[in-house]
Amino acid sequence: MLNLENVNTYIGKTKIVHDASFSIRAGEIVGLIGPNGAGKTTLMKTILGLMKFTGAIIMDEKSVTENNHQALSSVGALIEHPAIYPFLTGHQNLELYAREKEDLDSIVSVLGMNSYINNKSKGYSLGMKQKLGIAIALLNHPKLVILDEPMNGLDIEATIGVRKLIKQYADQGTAFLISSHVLSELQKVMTKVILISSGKIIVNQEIEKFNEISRRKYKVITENNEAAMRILQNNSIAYSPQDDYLTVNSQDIFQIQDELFEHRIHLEEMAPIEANFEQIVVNILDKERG
Ligand SMILES: Nc1ncnc2c1ncn2[C@@H]1O[C@H](COP(=O)(O)OP(=O)(O)OP(=O)(O)O)[C@@H](O)[C@H]1O
Repeated sequence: MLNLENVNTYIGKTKIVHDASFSIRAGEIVGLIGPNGAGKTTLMKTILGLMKFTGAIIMDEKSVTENNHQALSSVGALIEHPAIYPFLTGHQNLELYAREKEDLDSIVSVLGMNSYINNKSKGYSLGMKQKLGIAIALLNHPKLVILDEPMNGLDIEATIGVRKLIKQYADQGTAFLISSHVLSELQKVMTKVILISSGKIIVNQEIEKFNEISRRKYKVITENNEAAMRILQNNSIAYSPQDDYLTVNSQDIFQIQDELFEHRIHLEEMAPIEANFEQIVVNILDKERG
């Protein structure tokens, strides 16, 4: 559905996005994560034809260019501040874009906007404006929805409502590209992760594959960890000593058991360490920065 091939984005003469290539298929929910200034917003704006870029962006077999946005007719987006007319009510703002009344009413209802949807939007709070922006992005059942930090300013109920809508739309085939710093929130919905750092995509993986990384380390406790470390060292097996245990790589666990057995050192515990999502992201970024 969406294909990026070797996309480079420039602001002035500075290259911000470096050689980005990836694709998004119908129904996928892609989490775009990365540190501040990594290039997430710039990448999203590039897909929307709002930046100077080289390479190819193809949406539904049509090319997106800076001057031709026709390919984007089935794309909804919320980037930075929602584009809202302050002297119109929320409902009137939505009516400007909506093709079906039922679609509009259902989004307003799931997002819990009924009590203020007929008030002028200039009086809306940050979260109310954000919800209106999300509602605009979701109108008319787009094929792709791009959301930059959608949960900004949303309360718990609204966050749950947005999550529900995202899943519901994805089940019906809408694809999502969502950036967020709230990883725990993204984790609840995303099916794929794209990790960007200094404008470069360093991870582009299905969420199941990505989660496997968390099971690549094992915790080992023996009756004599000092002696165990000497044995591992002598056999060139990688380990890292912690307070009262060692961490080792999962591919070495059988060799480690054999060596310890041979040297008559009893194993007290050997179990996979479940790293959390945040920790994995931090580790990958640390490694990338050398
Ligand atoms: N208008 C601009 N002029 C010059 N440089 C810019 C401009 N907008 C963004 N940049 C630079 O582009 C880089 C990427 O910025 P971008 O806003 O895309 O990052 P981001 O990943 O969305 O960050 P954040 O998580 O903080 O929102 C940064 O180094 C930023 O300084």
